[in-house]
Amino acid sequence: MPVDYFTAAAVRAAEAATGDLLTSGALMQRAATGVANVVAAHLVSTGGCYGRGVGLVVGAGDNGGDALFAGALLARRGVSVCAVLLNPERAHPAGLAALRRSGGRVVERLPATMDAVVDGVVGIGGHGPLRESAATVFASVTAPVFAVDLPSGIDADTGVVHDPAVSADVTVTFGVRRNAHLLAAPHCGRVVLIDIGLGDLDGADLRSWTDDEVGRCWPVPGPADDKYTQGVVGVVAGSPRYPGAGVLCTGAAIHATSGLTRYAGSAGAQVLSRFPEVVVSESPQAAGRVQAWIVGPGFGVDDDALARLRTVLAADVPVLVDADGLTMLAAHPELLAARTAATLLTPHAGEFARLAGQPLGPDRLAAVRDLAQRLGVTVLLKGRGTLIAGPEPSTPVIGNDAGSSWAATAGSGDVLAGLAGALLASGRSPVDAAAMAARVHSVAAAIGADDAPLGASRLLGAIPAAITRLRRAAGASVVRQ
Ligand SMILES: NC(=O)C1=CN([C@@H]2O[C@H](COP(=O)(O)OP(=O)(O)OC[C@H]3O[C@@H](n4cnc5c(N)ncnc54)[C@H](OP(=O)(O)O)[C@@H]3O)[C@@H](O)[C@H]2O)[C@@H](O)CC1
Ligand SMILES: Nc1ncnc2c1ncn2[C@@H]1O[C@H](COP(=O)(O)OP(=O)(O)O)[C@@H](O)[C@H]1O
Ligand SMILES: [K+]
Repeated sequence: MPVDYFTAAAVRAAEAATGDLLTSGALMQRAATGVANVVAAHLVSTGGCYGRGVGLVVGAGDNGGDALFAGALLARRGVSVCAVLLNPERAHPAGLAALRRSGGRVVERLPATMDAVVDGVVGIGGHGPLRESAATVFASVTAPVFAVDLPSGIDADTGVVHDPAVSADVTVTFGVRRNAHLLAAPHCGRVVLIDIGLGDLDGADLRSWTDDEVGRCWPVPGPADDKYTQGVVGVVAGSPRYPGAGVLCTGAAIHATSGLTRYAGSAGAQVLSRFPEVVVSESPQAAGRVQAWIVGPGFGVDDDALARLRTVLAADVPVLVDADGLTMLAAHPELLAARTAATLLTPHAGEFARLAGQPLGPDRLAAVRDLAQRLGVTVLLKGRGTLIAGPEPSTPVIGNDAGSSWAATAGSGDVLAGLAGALLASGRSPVDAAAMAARVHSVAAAIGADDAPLGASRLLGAIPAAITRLRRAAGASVVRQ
């Protein structure tokens, strides 16, 4: 099952639909119990609850209410709980009373040594950066931070991380995940989802694939397959100045799927010396049949490159356009008009700005969705968080948080293009191919890096191990060929 993410409005509607559960305060009690249990588990795993110090930073809304009730539960377990009220007159009255009854204290500032700090400043009702009074409290916090619902200062729907904002070690959320948990994943830490009885929700805004789904869908040859039946991919990449892009892109395509990979361009000798199994030609016209093209990495933007881009986009097979191909496409959007098969564009932020005609801006989710709909194509926006939008407005955007930033290295985009293009040739839809490629790319980066910086060549070399890991996550039964 994919993991779904929702907007604050969808969360509020789901909460309202529970009726009595909301109005009786039962939802808040469940949420607070979840927060208390997660903090207590941390205390237990680091020496126990009794006598340990937990600080609450409490805002003016129900997010602060969650923190206060959670503090009351912790105080009853022998934890020394103190709360800074950012807006004392508006602190949740019942929550504050519960904290006081349990022996928790209200303080002006948190003690210097704490075992955990609970961020109950704002949740889905927040807007803009952390205000100064809250920022001052967090500036001196060194203990692990447990955010209630969302790290405060992060927008629930767009994941925009305002400055200042809380950076959490753990985020405890309720019912369903919010968009920000994926879009601002590096600031949320480990996200724990507490069931408060909202049930299953439809209409996700954002979705991510799990490792086992990627592994289950990964194409592998079956008994009746030969080198042609699995989808032949053609790579039109590299130039005399950047031959390496052709090598990396072709290498990733070879490692992604079995079958046959063609290379058409000026770096044929370099490609062959590294990968003798590739079928090389000078141009796409001379390449022979393919089921998908990859065009653009390290390609140049001269007339010859434009002519090749034109040829490839005129073909009636899926095409992935990357890098210099995108720069040329931005100047010649009419090349998309006559497309009959699917198109996948894979821009980084700069290429995205060229295609969109304006800078990416902070709301990456809205931007990628708008561009995909406007151009009628699938767009994969690169970065630590990859976002993939198809042209239909009704489908959720697919997101992938890389989990680390090791892939921020030259040439790693060429590798991504090779992966996604090979999957396109295998018959995966552009959205699925992009989602699967993004995940295997980030797993390969983690494996290849092994806690030290890596270059794109090592990323490429780690692709088989990454695919193995994802397929094993799917279980042995699907590994049958
Ligand atoms: N509904 C339910 O059933 C359940 C809800 N639950 C919980 O309730 C949370 C939502 O509560 P909520 O609606 O009260 O909003 P909330 O996030 O506390 O913030 C609003 C307050 O913050 C303030 N404020 C805004 N921005 C700010 C900033 N940058 N910096 C500082 N302050 C800022 C703003 O004040 P103002 O702008 O008016 O000064 C306003 O008063 C939700 O995230 C979950 O934790 C759970 O118990 C599960 C059941
Ligand atoms: N901070 C980051 N963390 C993880 N992955 C990243 C990060 N920045 C970029 N990436 C990934 O690395 C690749 C970079 O692609 P690109 O910018 O086209 O590089 P190049 O043109 O050098 O190949 C993309 O797959 C992108 O998603
Ligand atoms: K919070």
